[in-house]
Formats: sequence, C-alpha cells, structure tokens
Amino acid sequence: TKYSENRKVLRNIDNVEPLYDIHEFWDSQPVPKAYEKIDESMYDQQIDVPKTVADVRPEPYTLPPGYTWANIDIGNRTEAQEVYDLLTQNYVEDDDNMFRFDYSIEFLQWALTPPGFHKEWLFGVRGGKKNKLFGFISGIPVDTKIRGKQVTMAEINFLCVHKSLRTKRLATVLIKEVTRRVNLHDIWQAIYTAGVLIPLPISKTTYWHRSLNPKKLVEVGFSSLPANTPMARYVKLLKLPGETSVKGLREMQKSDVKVVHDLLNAYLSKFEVHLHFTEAEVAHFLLPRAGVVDTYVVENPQTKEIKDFLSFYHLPSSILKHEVHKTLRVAYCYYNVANTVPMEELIRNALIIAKQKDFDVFNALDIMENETLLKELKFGIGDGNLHYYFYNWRVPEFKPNQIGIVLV
Ligand SMILES: CCCCCCCCCCCCCC(=O)SCCNC(=O)CCNC(=O)[C@H](O)C(C)(C)COP(=O)(O)OP(=O)(O)OC[C@H]1O[C@@H](n2cnc3c(N)ncnc32)[C@H](O)[C@@H]1OP(=O)(O)O
Ligand SMILES: CNCCCN(C)c1ncc(F)c(N2CC(C(=O)NCc3cnc4ccccn34)C2)n1
Repeated sequence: TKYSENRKVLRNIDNVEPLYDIHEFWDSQPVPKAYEKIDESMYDQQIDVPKTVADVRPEPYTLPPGYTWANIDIGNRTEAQEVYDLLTQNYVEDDDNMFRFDYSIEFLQWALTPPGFHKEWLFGVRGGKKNKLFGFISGIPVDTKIRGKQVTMAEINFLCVHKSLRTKRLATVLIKEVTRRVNLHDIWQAIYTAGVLIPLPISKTTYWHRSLNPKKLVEVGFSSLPANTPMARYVKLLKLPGETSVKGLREMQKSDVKVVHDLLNAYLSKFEVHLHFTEAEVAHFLLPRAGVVDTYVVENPQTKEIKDFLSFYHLPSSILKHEVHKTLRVAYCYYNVANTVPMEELIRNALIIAKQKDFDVFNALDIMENETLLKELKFGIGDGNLHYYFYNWRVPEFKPNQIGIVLV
C-alpha cells in the first residue's frame, strides 16, 4: 500500500532515524498513521474502503505448524480454567515485573458473556502434545456512540501470547483472525485499550491510585513512603471513616435495573465517546457478583427514588516477588452517577466500602469526571497510561474527560 511505500522511503534515507516508529503490522491496518495530515472532513467515518461480508476471507488465517485455532466456551469451567491459567501466568505485568493481573474465572465469565455475545469471538491457539492453550483473544459486541454517531463495534480484550511464544508475530495473527471473525458479522470497527503506544490513540488516559492499606502497599513496593513521613503518620493521613455517609446507600438489586439503566445512559450521553447499554446489559454488567463487581444505589429514604449509584470491579494482582504477600486486592472505579449526592461524596463512599471489604488499593483512570475528585480524595498519580483505540474509525484525539467508557 502507499503507506508501506512511504514508510520504506522514510526508512531508506541512510543513517537517518525514521521520523516515526516503524510498525510492520499496524502500518498495514486501517488505523490513522502517525505521519498523515489532519483533515477534519475525514473525521467520524471509517478509514478502510467499505467492504461486505462476501469480501471476507472465509477460512481462518494460517498458523505456524503444530498450532491450531480453538474456540473457547468460557461458560465451561474446564475451558475457563485454561484461559485463567494462561492469563494468570502470561498476561499484563508492570514495567518492573513486580505484579501481574490475576483476573478470576468468575470475572472472565462475567466480562466475556454479556447478552448477545458471539461464541466464535472467544478463541485461542492450541499446540504441543497436550493441546495446551498458548494464545487467546476476546471480542464482545458493543453499541458505541461517538460524537453523537452510533457505531456497532467489537470490544477487544485479553490478548495474550504465552511467554514462550513471544515476538513470533503470533499476536498479529490473533488480531487478524478476530478481525476476520468480527467482519463475518458485518461489523467493521472495534474499540480496545492498551498500555503500549501503537498507531494511534483516540485518548491517552492516566492511572490514579487511592491507598486503602498503605502499610501493605509500601511493604510490597506498590507505593513508597513520602519523604519525611513516618508510616504511622502516612496511615493516619489516609484513614477513612469506618462507615459510609450517604443516607439510603444499599446494594443494587434486580428491581433497580430499569432505573439504573436510565440513569447510566442519560449520564453517559454527556461524553463524546461512550457506550449505549440495553437493560439486559445493565443487569449483566452492574448487578452485584461476589468477587467480581459491586454496585450500590442511593435510595432516598423519604421518596424511595433512586438518582445516584456507584460501582467498582475486582481485579487482583499477583505479587511476583514477595515472600509473605502473594496477592494485591485491587478495586477499580467502574460507572458512577451522582445527581443528588456530590460525586466526591459518592466516590468517598465507594472508598469506604472498598476498605470495609478489605481491598488494598482503589484504582481509577482520569476519564469522565474522575479528575475533578482524584486529588481531594487523596489519589496518587500512577506511573502507567492506558491508551484508548478505535479500529477503522477516524476521530480527533479526545481529552480523558471526554471518554465515558470503562474497559475491564
Ligand atoms: C473490526 C474488528 C477489529 C478487531 C481487532 C481490533 C484490534 C485489536 C488489537 C489488540 C487489542 C488488545 C487489547 C489488549 O488485550 S491489551 C493487553 C495486551 N496483552 C498483554 O499485554 C499481555 C502480555 N503480553 C503478551 O501477551 C504479548 O506481549 C502480546 C500478545 C501483547 C504481544 O505478543 P508479542 O509480544 O509476542 O508480539 P508479536 O511479535 O506477536 O507481535 C508484535 C506486534 O504486536 C503489536 N502489539 C504488541 N502489543 C500489543 C497490544 N497490546 N495491542 C495491540 N498490538 C500490540 C506490536 O506493536 C507489534 O506490531 P507492530 O508494532 O510491528 O506493527
Ligand atoms: C482493558 N485492559 C485495561 C483494564 C483497565 N486496567 C487494567 C486498569 N484501569 C485502571 C487502572 F488504574 C489500572 N492500573 C493502575 C495501574 C497499576 O495498578 N499499576 C501497578 C500494577 C499492579 N498490578 C499490575 C498488573 C499489571 C500492570 C501494572 N500493575 C494499572 N489498570
């Protein structure tokens, strides 16, 4: 393509560093190029030439000899265990290899079986004598709203290649195969996030952390004691009330689905980029599940009306190099709507509940309205970024507070 020709030109100027990072795979994909001229008239439309399902390659992509494609029935405990085993040993680690995400089986089953999910969008690569799972990638259908335009997409997540098979371009084959399987459903766009910088983020967001168990966080190296601050003082600084302060706060239940659905969609429509949820999706993603997701509504004691809710999901991390502590218990800020309660008080109550449930730290991105309350609630900025991406859809870069989507 002309892009790869351009790139060769960029690269062929002798002993001059290419102006832009070379991406053998991504420069061949319908994503914006780092070097292309911004043309506003090109926004809010797809990048690729329009294609139909008839144009899609009917057979799966070719794998290296000895490897085969395998659909994963994540609802089947044995197969979910195989995905868990692959991820718990080979999924995302921090830059210092001190922690690794430890998504539970129940969490994976929750995240990957929303209403209307497609079984063939959950698959991996098997190989070896025991037909072991060496790679995985997932897609679920989402209804995205971008600057007022509705675009049906696939939300891609949990891309993982076993450490023993890295840098063999297997990831690119997994990505092309999930693209093919999504295209067969006449869907041509996707949304995904990654800590790595590849062409081309639609937004660059930042991690923040609120310590709940500062002593453990310092012991395991997640946090460091601020200068001239003894541990006792640090603990005192971060102490939270033992009880919540919002009157009428209670766990969400089935009968709340309709009102939470209306509150969530109304609130999210404030953001340039957000998802539209059906009632069934709200029931699936927000009804409390032990060890997976917690949602609390605020029921006005007088009127019995519900106008606010908070939620967070559970994603522990394995602590890789500590003889005593093996798991970091982490709560992640999910969707929160505050109409009658100040957002700051609502999230403070989320922190109090998380502490009551023995979480060690509460993580949040600076998306939606979060940045307005991170400092006041004593969050510390993290050292990582989470970049949001669209596949095959061009938009201007958004500020984090224009993003209304949380990917787990
Ligand atoms: C219409 C529907 C479309 C559906 C698809 C939409 C796109 C979905 C895209 C995926 C969304 C995933 C969302 C999440 O799950 S983000 C979490 C990703 N998973 C991990 O970080 C777990 C630990 N790491 C690994 O398992 C491996 O290192 C992975 C599998 C990540 C790469 O394996 P490996 O290290 O063995 O590399 P390779 O030699 O096979 O391939 C190298 C190529 O891969 C590009 N690469 C590396 N990391 C990522 C990444 N996180 N997103 C996109 N691309 C990535 C890289 O730039 C290079 O391309 P280029 O720079 O040469 O061009
Ligand atoms: C779709 N996929 C991304 C999911 C969203 N995600 C994972 C996420 N949303 C908000 C965050 F604020 C956040 N984090 C703060 C960072 C952090 O805690 N860094 C230290 C650390 C502890 N454990 C690990 C494991 C791997 C990497 C870094 N680790 C990661 N992550």
